[in-house]
Amino acid sequence: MRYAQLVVGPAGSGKSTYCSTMVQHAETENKTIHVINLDPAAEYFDYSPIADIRELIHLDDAMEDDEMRFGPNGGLIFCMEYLLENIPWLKEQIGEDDDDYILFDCPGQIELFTHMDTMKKFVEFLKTENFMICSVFLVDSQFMVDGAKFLSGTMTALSVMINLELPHVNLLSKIDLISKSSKKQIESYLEPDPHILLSEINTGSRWSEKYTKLTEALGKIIEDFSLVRFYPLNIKDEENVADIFFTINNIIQYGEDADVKAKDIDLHPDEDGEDSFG
Ligand SMILES: Nc1nc2c(ncn2[C@@H]2O[C@H](COP(=O)(O)OP(=O)(O)OP(=O)(O)O)[C@@H](O)[C@H]2O)c(=O)[nH]1
Ligand SMILES: [Mg+2]
Repeated sequence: MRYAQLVVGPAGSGKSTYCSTMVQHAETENKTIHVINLDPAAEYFDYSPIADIRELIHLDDAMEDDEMRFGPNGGLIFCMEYLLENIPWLKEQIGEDDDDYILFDCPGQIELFTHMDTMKKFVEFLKTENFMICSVFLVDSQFMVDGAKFLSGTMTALSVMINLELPHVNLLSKIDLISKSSKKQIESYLEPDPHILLSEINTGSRWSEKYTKLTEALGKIIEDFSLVRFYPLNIKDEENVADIFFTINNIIQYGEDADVKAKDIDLHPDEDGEDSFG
């Protein structure tokens, strides 16, 4: 088995920073994780990737092509499709080592994940390569400080989750930038109670009166999919980073083999394991 996190989220939500943070944190636990950059327009990140889509195709290649005449958005989608067509390239970069753990730093164009099937095909490829995968969806907590925005962010998270059909973790990034009072507000959203959200949104304006039913229906969806839960991510809080790493590792069953192996070593062969339940 191999292990992967598909790190997704809107532009600027902190995906690349999250990848660097995880690599550094894993080192403190004596674990090695790798990062692959899948963003053909990436300008800056401070990890050293083991593979980089820009070596295969750069966004500028797609945009500068006289025949195709792509803008940045169409260009990016073209690049991702180009990657799929050239999957042997990636396969070679990834290699075949068992137990490898790779973070895929994805582009921030969210429609690639909410309704297009490009990334879904990519996920299928990873599955055939024996990867246990978790999608990690980041949203900037600064954009989640009122009910309406939270509802919108939640719907995006839900779309990604349903489209990718993967075990899924939502993170509220950049918590270190949030003021104390906003932090309280955000805490009430971490395991969102749709009724509280709705009462917040439904107060006052004529617009909200008109759309009460719609908002209620959305709230019901969120409740029914009680899977929508957010974890705060504070990259400056080592304990918080460790918790998130641990949670995701449990989901993809990383480290479980190691535990089993450790237990298999019988330290007291004479006692015949009788103490196990003592
Ligand atoms: N204070 C703080 N800044 C952060 C955090 N995460 C990201 N940033 C900053 O936010 C900006 C965007 O972060 P990136 O990690 O590049 O975000 P991204 O999602 O990879 O962005 P794109 O690849 O452009 O979609 C950078 O200036 C980061 O330094 C965080 O947890 N705390
Ligand atoms: Mg990035």
